[in-house]
Formats: sequence, C-alpha cells, structure tokens
Amino acid sequence: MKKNGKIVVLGDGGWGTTLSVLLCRKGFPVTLWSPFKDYALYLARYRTNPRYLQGIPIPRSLNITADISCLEGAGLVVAAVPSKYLRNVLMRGRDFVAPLTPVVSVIKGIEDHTLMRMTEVIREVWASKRIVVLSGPTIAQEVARGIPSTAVVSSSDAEGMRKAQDLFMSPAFRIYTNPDTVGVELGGSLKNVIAIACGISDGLGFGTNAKAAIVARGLAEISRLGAAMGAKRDTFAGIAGLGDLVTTCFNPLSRNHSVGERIGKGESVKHILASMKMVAEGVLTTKSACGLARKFGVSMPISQEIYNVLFKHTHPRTAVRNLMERKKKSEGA
Ligand SMILES: NC(=O)C1=CN([C@@H]2O[C@H](COP(=O)(O)OP(=O)(O)OC[C@H]3O[C@@H](n4cnc5c(N)ncnc54)[C@H](O)[C@@H]3O)[C@@H](O)[C@H]2O)C=CC1
Ligand SMILES: O=C(CO)COP(=O)(O)O
Repeated sequence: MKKNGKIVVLGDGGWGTTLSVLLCRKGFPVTLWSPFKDYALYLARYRTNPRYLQGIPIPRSLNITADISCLEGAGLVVAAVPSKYLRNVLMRGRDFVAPLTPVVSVIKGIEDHTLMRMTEVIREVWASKRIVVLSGPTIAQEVARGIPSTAVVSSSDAEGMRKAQDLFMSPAFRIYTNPDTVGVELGGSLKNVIAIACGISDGLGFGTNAKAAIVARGLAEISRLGAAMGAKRDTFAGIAGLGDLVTTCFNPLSRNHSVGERIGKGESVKHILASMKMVAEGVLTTKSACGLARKFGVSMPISQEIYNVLFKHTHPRTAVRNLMERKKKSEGA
C-alpha cells in the first residue's frame, strides 16, 4: 500500500474507528465512512465517537463522510460493518469499486440466510479478486489505547497478505500471517457464540472451572466444524482461534460476553438486544453455526444449547443440565 493511495474504512463502529485512527497515526490518508449522515457530521465536528468508542480522540487528518461514493479511487477498502449490514453496504458501493481493489475484511460473522463467510459475500457482490481477512484477539478499546495486541492476516493472495501485514503492523499491534482463510474467518466468528456461553456461566454465578470447560469444549466444536469445512486444525490453536476465544470469553468489555452475562442474570434476550447500540455478532452467528453444523453433519452441543436459549426460550439452567447430562463420551470423539 503506497502512502498516497486513499484507504476507505466502511463502518464507524468501535473497530472501524479504531483501525481508521491506527492507520491515520501511521500517516496514511484515510476516509471513514459512516452509514448515517448526522453521525458522520458529529464525528467530523467533535472528533470523538461516544456511541461506539468512548474516550479515543479522532485525528484531524481522518476524513469522515456518509457519502458512499468516497469509495471511488480507493487504493484499499477496509470492510468493518457488522455482518448483517455488509451485503447492503456492498450493494450501495458496488459502482465505485473495481474487482482489483484490495479489500480487507475485519468482520466477524457468518451471513445467516446464506451461511456465507464475509469474504464470500464480498467476492460475490464486488467480484473482488484481492481479499484479505484481519482477525484476532482485538478488543477495540485496547487496540485504540495502544495496549499490546496481536492479529492475523489471511489471504490466498500471498502478496496481498504480506502488504496487509505491513499496513497494520504497529509498535503495539503485532500482525502475523496465516494463509488458512477459512480457519481464520471461522475462528473469529464462532468464538462469539462460545463467549455468550461464558457470559451466561458468569451471570449464573458459576466459577472458572465451568468457564474453562466451555472454552475447551467450545474450541473442540469450533475445530470440528472448521476441519469439516476444510480449515486447518492448527489455526484454531492460534491467535484467530484460541487467542480470540480467550479474550472474548474473559474480557468484560466484550459485547458477546455481556449479552450472555445479562441472560444468565435473568434479563430477556429481546430486552438486552433492544438496549444495545453496539452489535453482538454472536447472536446471529449462533443461528449460522447451527446451520453449518447441520450442513456439514458436525455435532456442536454448546452452540445448539445457546441457540435454544437465544431463540427457543430455553432457560439457561436447563441448557446447562442438558450439556452436563449428555451421553458419556471420550474427549477426542
Ligand atoms: N469492536 C471490537 O472490539 C471488534 C469488532 N470486530 C468486528 O467488527 C465488525 C464491526 O463491529 P463494530 O465496529 O464493533 O461495530 P459496533 O458494534 O461498535 O457498532 C455498530 C455499527 O453498526 C453500524 N450500523 C448500524 N445500523 C446500520 C445499518 N443500517 N447499515 C450499516 N451499518 C449500520 C453502525 O454505524 C456502527 O458502525 C463486527 O463484525 C465485529 O465483530 C472485530 C474485532 C474487534
Ligand atoms: O472480536 C472481538 C475481540 O476480538 C470483540 O468482541 P465483542 O464483539 O464480543 O466485543
């Protein structure tokens, strides 16, 4: 990426704003696209994002707009809108982007009605030929504050992957490469379901034994599905797998964890979701995970119980009992 090639970041949420600020600090010309004109004007005027990234100053050098034609002439696009909005945003922008424009997806989700990964959606709508994924244990507030963090970039385009590594690498943000895109995308998306489970466990007042079990058995079911979909099992033991699972299951700033915790404490799912400005991707991803489990004939008992709690009004304690009373089995089976 040349310093004179404009970078467009699609999405003014916590992560899109963090990455815009990081790239600005590195001296790149960056445009942040917000879906809402009023909020774009607010961000541009007050140089702070109280709705999604409190307390982080936005540099004057960051250009902010709600005009999707800002994509025209972009040297690189960072896709940072929640998964449920991605297809629509891509449709709005598709006349302004060429298939050879590099696109970095930092989105952690699986489209629920198609079961497509985000790179698949981008390829379908924009016919993009150069797509990279960035994923890992990256709670936005921590990265924005310069707290040491790591992530992985992944692509079948080796040169694009290395360029993306250079683009984001910073003194407090260390980037690795991993060509297993399916594994990196699945790891980042499916861990949100397990983070909801850990939140429920905390909300019910359980201890670290229960959470450790959810993390270990959650990772086992994520890896099982990933392997069936062609991912490498090693990827799930790395930064985009176990790494992201740990941060999301244990960090109180995680939106997925906090949705689970509130459920465990007795709030209704409907009430929790209505009260949130930010998006907890794990809610819809739970549906997708169960859809993929059925499609690939893989058992995902924790995801299935979370589905029952979220969408079938199963009481969390019933879900726990269902998991604890499953048929005896060996760990590797
Ligand atoms: N926040 C974080 O710590 C991290 C988030 N991610 C991922 O980044 C992606 C983006 O999430 P966040 O930046 O966290 O968002 P957020 O939850 O902070 O903010 C919500 C976003 O949704 C947008 N939005 C609301 N209605 C919309 C509509 N109708 N059309 C288009 N956009 C709309 C808002 O403008 C805002 O950008 C997600 O897939 C998330 O999992 C990945 C790593 C870290
Ligand atoms: O993906 C994330 C951390 O890596 C952010 O997690 P939450 O969406 O649960 O806040």
